[in-house]
Amino acid sequence: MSASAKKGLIEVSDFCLSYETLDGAMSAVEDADLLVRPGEFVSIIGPSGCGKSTLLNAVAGFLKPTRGTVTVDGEAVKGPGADRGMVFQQYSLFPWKTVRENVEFGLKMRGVSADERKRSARTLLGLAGLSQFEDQYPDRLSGGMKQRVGIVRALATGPRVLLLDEPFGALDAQTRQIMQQILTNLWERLEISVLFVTHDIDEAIFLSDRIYVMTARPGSIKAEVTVPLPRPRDSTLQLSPEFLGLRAELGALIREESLKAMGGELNADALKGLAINLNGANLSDVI
Ligand SMILES: Nc1ncnc2c1ncn2[C@@H]1O[C@H](COP(=O)(O)OP(=O)(O)OP(=O)(O)O)[C@@H](O)[C@H]1O
Repeated sequence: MSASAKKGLIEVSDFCLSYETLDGAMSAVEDADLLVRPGEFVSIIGPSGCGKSTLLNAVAGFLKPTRGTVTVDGEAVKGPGADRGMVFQQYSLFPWKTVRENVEFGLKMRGVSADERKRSARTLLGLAGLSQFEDQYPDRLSGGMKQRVGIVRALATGPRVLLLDEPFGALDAQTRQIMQQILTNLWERLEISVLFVTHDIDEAIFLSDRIYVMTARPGSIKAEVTVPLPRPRDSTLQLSPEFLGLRAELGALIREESLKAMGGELNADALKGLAINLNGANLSDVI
């Protein structure tokens, strides 16, 4: 397939979103601009509470911007739609449905015939290594398997864009790495765009073509970092000087914002104070 056949141009411009709280309007994201080109894999990282999920939920159509615009392939996002698949950290599978029924659900809602649903679900489950589990119920599956079902379910309706909010946050490191490979493989084959929210710098580098770093709340875009690492990527990449250089660069950007997010309680000087000289006394003697 040619590059022009790739789908899913996401454009977020001049984006502001405030939540109404008991203390009045609270600005979560301010003046954020973001672009995901068709077929691109882009991550958003930033300190806790900076508005990553808010931005992603607005692209998904669950939240409306207070100001600014969100478009997918030039069309304004007015609500959730089958052109955008969403994966949450919580697996949110229907426990009373089998794996295949979970995957088929969105297609059933859209009136797709039983045969066609089964064929699509089986193809996607195969790509995620879940063929043998299609008749199992979610409570019989490990966390990694549940999340694979979650991803496959989000892909079943043929979205142009896949949105993922900390999808591997609850998984152990080994499972996480395998999930990253599976996601990359699905993304490459389906040629859709991905917008991925994570706390994990290594995960963002491993997966992405580009990474947006957000400032502390109210979040805006602090930096945009291109990941020029060749694909296919495997775990040995994490030892390369290029990977380590990007990790250091992103780590410094996030650390600066995380300190700000702590509301001035901690800054670089205060952290030095943690190693304060007690003139040989024990800490317990002076407090
Ligand atoms: N429904 C809501 N009402 C009021 N405030 C909210 C609401 N949802 C989120 N917030 C606040 O908006 C800010 C941004 O939240 P958001 O969840 O988008 O951040 P985040 O970067 O995804 O956080 P985390 O990394 O901790 O998941 C936070 O301060 C959060 O407490």
